[in-house]
Amino acid sequence: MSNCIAPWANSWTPLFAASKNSPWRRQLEIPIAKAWGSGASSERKFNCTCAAPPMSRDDGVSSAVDRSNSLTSENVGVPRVAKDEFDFLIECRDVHKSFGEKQILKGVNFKIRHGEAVGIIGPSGTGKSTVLKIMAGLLAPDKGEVYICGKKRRGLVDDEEISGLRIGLVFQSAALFDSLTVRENVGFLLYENSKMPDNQIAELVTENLAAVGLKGVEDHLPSQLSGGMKKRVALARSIIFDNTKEAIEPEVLLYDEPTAGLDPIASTVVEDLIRAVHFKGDDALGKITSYVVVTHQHSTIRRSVDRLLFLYEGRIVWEGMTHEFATSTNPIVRQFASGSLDGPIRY
Ligand SMILES: Nc1ncnc2c1ncn2[C@@H]1O[C@H](COP(=O)(O)OP(=O)(O)OP(=O)(O)O)[C@@H](O)[C@H]1O
Repeated sequence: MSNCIAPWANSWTPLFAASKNSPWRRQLEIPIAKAWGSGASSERKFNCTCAAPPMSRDDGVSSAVDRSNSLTSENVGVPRVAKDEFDFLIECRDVHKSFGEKQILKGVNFKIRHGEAVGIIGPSGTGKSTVLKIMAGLLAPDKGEVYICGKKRRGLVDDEEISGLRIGLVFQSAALFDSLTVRENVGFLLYENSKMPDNQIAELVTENLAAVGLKGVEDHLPSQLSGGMKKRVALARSIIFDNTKEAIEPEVLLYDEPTAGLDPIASTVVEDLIRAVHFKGDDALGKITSYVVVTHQHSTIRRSVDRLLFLYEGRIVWEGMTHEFATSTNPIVRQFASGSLDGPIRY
């Protein structure tokens, strides 16, 4: 099972979820991703609790694509707020990935810091979803490293590979388990891994569904929901956590095109929910420390993220704050923002 996506994680978070002998897992016939070469210990806990404001990077790109891949935060004059490596929850360093002969990622570098709301944008097929899967530990890079709270990840994510940072992935399709009710889908992790009694989990599920604007759907099957409702159920599933635990680990949520296929108003609902579950104080709906959104939608870029990474031809060719995107002088960004057929991006 090494070096492949865990099919069972073709859903949201259960990346660290169901125990190996779980009847749920057997029932669902979900194979488990095996970590390879993992020296990681389940005892490992990292201190990831420092906070940092969003990082801004000026549009200092003179050529369309910086082939030397010099756009890393260390060398573009970004004010260095981070005090040490633990300021960064996730870091991709020189990540390469190919599928067969096709080289998709050719040296991707970026860091996600505590408290950040980051968007990954770029033309179709450039590898944005692949980057998310690598961050989540569902795919291993061919070359390069992924650091979680300053510690190098070895292999793929496995039940034993609990690092002290929870990483959830919300797939574009919502990817609910068809044969489970909404309640079972949303409470999946807690039914599997927590010591909470079922009635308490059911209450928590109802609370989390209400938080995303859904009421009375607990006994529905996913097939009885609209596309927008499914996305909201997936969101509820991604924000639910065991509130009986004394310490809540920080969580990074990765959203793959969360608003694709939604009408403009449904998109706004989801975009605002993504913001609302970001932990910014006691009034937050959820406890999401940082999040990363892959999107093509301008409204999602505007409403949901503060900082953008532009992926093109296998590398991050531009980084900046969301408000800098529209006024960027980078030819790639300008073409992408305007949707023009003229420019360095060729289809
Ligand atoms: N498991 C896989 N096996 C083979 N090829 C793959 C696999 N996953 C992705 N690819 C290929 O890698 C490339 C990048 O795919 P990816 O889904 O990461 O792009 P993307 O930027 O998210 O695209 P889009 O914006 O269209 O969703 C595509 O050409 C895709 O066909």
